[in-house]
Amino acid sequence: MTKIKVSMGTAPAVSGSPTVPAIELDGVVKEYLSHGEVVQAVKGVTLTIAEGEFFSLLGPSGCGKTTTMRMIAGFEDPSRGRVSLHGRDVTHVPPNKRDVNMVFQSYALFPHMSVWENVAFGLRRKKVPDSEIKHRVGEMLEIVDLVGREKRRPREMSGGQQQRVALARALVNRPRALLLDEPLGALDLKLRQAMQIELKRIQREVGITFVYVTHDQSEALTMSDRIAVMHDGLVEQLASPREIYERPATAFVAGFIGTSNLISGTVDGITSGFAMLKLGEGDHVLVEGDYRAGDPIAITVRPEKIRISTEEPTGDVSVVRGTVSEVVYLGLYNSYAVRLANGAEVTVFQQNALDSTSTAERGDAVWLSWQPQHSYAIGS
Ligand SMILES: Nc1ncnc2c1ncn2[C@@H]1O[C@H](COP(=O)(O)OP(=O)(O)OP(=O)(O)O)[C@@H](O)[C@H]1O
Repeated sequence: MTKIKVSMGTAPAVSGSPTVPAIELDGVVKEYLSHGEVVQAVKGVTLTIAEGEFFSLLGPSGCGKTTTMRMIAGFEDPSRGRVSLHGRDVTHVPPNKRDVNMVFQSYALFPHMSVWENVAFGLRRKKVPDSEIKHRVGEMLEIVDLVGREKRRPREMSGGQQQRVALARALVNRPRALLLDEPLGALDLKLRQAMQIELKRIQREVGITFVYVTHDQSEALTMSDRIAVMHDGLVEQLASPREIYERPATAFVAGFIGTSNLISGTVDGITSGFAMLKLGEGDHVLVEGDYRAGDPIAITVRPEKIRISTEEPTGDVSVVRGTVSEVVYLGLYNSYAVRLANGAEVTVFQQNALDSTSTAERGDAVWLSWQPQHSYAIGS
């Protein structure tokens, strides 16, 4: 496919500066009055999104991500706090004066219009000259890979193609930021995964800020430069996908993103510079950090970081004994459930590599071990 670079409009000098963030939320709160009671959908969100960033708001249903997005777009007025776009306070500026466009899960294409007409619609309304419309629509259709399908009607296209038309229609206006609310929600898994890669490519090509709302963690991990994980109207963690996955800041984030094991207790002592947590006779979990004996501690460890073996491991590793309560074959890897002496269950993923020699079976007594740096201490 041909790659072309498009310029998405010229910005005023001041907001074109790379130091001015694309989007800033400062202590934003949204309250609704519902049956005589005040509901706080968003309880105080402060965050900054850089120009050209692919930024996701991720969280379970009802956590406030759509409300946050609608305040960025201008469809909702914050009850308190401030929204700035490219250095300009837009808290009370209507959506059509905000230089952002929004793409929804329902593509809202005009059914009686061709692909070309759907994409050109906004430009025609703005009375953009025909020659420029031709150029810009052509350019956009190339970016979303729909060249040759200009004459089709939406109903003659797949869900993924329709979503690409919706994207082209939003991008052709050259907004400085694009807001996407679960845009792939209506697609089946395979198409969704293909579109995730497409969306990321398109965003890279047009180089504008994307703010993406999703409840799907793998979607957010795949595409985002940074993710804000929301829970109950607040941002629990804001970091890169890797950081959020590898170093979840709270138990909620650890539980929401992927599979995680949560182990808690009190520090029993310090050994080789690590805090040591004893779960049972002969067990010890090593944690990096500045702790003292008696400190309460909770850590998470990802299933793929744990080794399972029927022999006692050696070296400066966390070691925990247990009994295999379940083995699930998942093709690429096996998932083991291992019950510890204290009753807790730990999940372990072990890759089915060619040289995999693990033969642990249900009922086997096993050793679990992992490197100290894979134990992450978390808040509550
Ligand atoms: N207009 C409204 N009136 C009253 N309550 C509302 C209104 N809009 C949203 N809420 C409430 O605010 C909370 C956050 O809603 P929001 O739609 O932002 O969540 P969400 O994370 O986007 O969820 P979903 O993924 O289900 O869309 C929810 O508890 C919701 O019921």
